[in-house]
Amino acid sequence: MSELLTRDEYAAIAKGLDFPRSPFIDGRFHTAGGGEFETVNPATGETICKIGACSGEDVDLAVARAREAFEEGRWSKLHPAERKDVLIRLCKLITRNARELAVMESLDSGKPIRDCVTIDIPETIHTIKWHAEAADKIYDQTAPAGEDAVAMIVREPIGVVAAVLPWNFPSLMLAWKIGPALAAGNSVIVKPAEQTSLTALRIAELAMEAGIPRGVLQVLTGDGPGVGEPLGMHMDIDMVSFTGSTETGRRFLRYAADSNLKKVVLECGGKNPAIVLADAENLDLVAGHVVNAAFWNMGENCSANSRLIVQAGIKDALMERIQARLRDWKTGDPLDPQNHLGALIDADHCRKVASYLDGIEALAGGALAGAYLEPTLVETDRDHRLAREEVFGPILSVITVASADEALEIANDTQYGLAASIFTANGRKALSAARAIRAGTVTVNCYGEGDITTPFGGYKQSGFGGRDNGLHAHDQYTETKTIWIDLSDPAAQDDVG
Ligand SMILES: NC(=O)C1=CN([C@@H]2O[C@H](COP(=O)(O)OP(=O)(O)OC[C@H]3O[C@@H](n4cnc5c(N)ncnc54)[C@H](OP(=O)(O)O)[C@@H]3O)[C@@H](O)[C@H]2O)C=CC1
Ligand SMILES: CCCCCC/C=C/C(=O)O
Repeated sequence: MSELLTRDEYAAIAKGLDFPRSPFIDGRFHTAGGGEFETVNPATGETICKIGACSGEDVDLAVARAREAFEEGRWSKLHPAERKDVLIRLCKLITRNARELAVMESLDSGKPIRDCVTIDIPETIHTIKWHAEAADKIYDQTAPAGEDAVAMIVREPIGVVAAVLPWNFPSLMLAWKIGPALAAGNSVIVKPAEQTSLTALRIAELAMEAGIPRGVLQVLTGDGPGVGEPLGMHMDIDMVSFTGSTETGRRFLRYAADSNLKKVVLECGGKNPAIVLADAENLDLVAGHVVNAAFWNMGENCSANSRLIVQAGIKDALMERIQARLRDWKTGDPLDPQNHLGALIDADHCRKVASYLDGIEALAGGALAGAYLEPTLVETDRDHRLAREEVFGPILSVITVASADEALEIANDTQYGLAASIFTANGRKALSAARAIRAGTVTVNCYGEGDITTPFGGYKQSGFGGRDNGLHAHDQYTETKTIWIDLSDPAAQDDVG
C-alpha cells in the first residue's frame, strides 16, 4: 500500500490527464465515421470526454490494414526475439505511465484506485511481459515419423485477430488477449467495451511508440452492434477472442457460422461457488477469502464467488466473521485509496443489480446510491434467482447445506463452470471435490484465478474454444501446421498411384 498516493493527489493527476478521443487505426488516431459517444465517469455521472464511434468503413479499413501488415510480415515474420524486445519496450512505457493509466482506468470504470494501482496496471504489464519473454522460448515439435521422413509440427500465427473486451478489467483483459496474440505474431484489432475505451487507446498509442508497426495493433471504438458485430461477421478476420456475457458470446458463434467460420474463443460468465465445509481451519482467514472473492471489483468479475455454500455446523461462526470483515470494506469515491469498492459500471447496471434484492431482507449492506451499492449479504435457497443468475455486482448469496455431498451437488447445479473454491482441512476431501467440480479453476483453501502461468477459462456455458493465460493462451493464437518431408531414396521407391 505504500505506493498509494492520497485522494487529493489522484484528483490532481485526474485533472491533468489528456484523454484519447478517437479510434487508433494504422498507427494513428483516426477521425471516426460513425459520430461520437460520451464516456462517463460512473462515480460522478459526469462526461469525461466524447470519443469517435467507428463506422462500418472504419472497421473495413482497420481489417485491411491489419491484413496488409500481416501479409507483408512487418510483425508476423519478425524473429520472435525482435517481437519480444518491442513488447518489453511497451511494458516499460506502460510502467512509465502507470500512474496516469491507473487514474484513467479508475475514472472510466469506477474501479477503486487502490486496485488499479496495485492490481490492474501491474498485472497488465506482467501479462504482456510474460508472453513477450515466452515468444523466443517456445519450441515446435517433430513427430515420430521413422527413418524415412521428418514430420515437423510448427506453429504459425493465425492472422488477423479481433479481441472483443468487457468493461470490468479494461486494461487487464486487453493484456490477456494482446499479450499472447502479439507475441505469436498476429495483427490484433481490439474492440473495448463502449464504457471503457480510454486505457486501450492510450496503450495502443504507447505500442506505436514502442515500435509495434502500424496496422499490427489497432483499437476500434464504438458499441457492440456498430463495431463488435461487423468484426464478428467480417470475412477477413481469422479469429475472435471474446470476454463478456454468455449471451453475447453466443452471438459470436453465430457470426462465425454466418461468415467465414473464423475461430472463436469465448470467456463468459460464471456463478461460482465458495464451499466451506465444517472442518475448515482458520475461519478468520476463510472469511477474508470469501469477502474478497465476492466483493473484489464490486463483484463485477466473471470469477467472483457469488454463492457461499456453507455447512450448517460452522455457518454462524463464519457469518459473524464475514460481517466483521465487511465493516472494513468501505464503499465510496474510487479515487480515495481507503475505499475497497468504488462505483459499478453505471447507474443502470447498479439498479439492475439492486433489483435482485427486491422483497429480500439483506443480512448486511444493500444501500444503493447512484452507481454505488454496498456489499450485500443475503440468505437464499439454491433455486432463488440470486443463487442461479450471474448478477455481476456486490451481492453474495448464502446457501446452507447439511453435508459435503450436498454442497458439491449444488455447486455443480448451474449452467456455468468457470471457477470454484473449497475450504476444508481434509486433503482427500479437497482433492476429490476439486475433481468433482466442473469448473476451469478450482482453488483449495484460497481464492483466486491462478496466475499468468495457469490457463483460465470455463466449462459448460462459461467458455468455449480455448483458455486465457499460460502457454495455453499462446497455443490458441496459433495455427498448427504439419510439414512432412520424405527422406527416402527416390530410386528405391515404387511408382506412386
Ligand atoms: N465474463 C465477463 O467477464 C463479463 C460478463 N458480463 C456480463 O454481461 C452482462 C452485460 O454486460 P455487457 O457489457 O452488456 O456485456 P457484453 O457481453 O454485452 O459485452 C462484452 C463486449 O461485447 C460487445 N457486444 C455487445 N453486444 C454485441 C453484439 N451484439 N455484437 C458484438 N459485440 C457485442 C460489447 O460492446 P459494448 O459494450 O460496447 O456494446 C463489449 O465489447 C453483465 O451484467 C455481466 O453479467 C459483462 C462483462 C464481462
Ligand atoms: C489479477 C487477476 C484478475 C483476474 C480477473 C479475471 C476476470 C475475468 C473476467 O471477469 O472476465
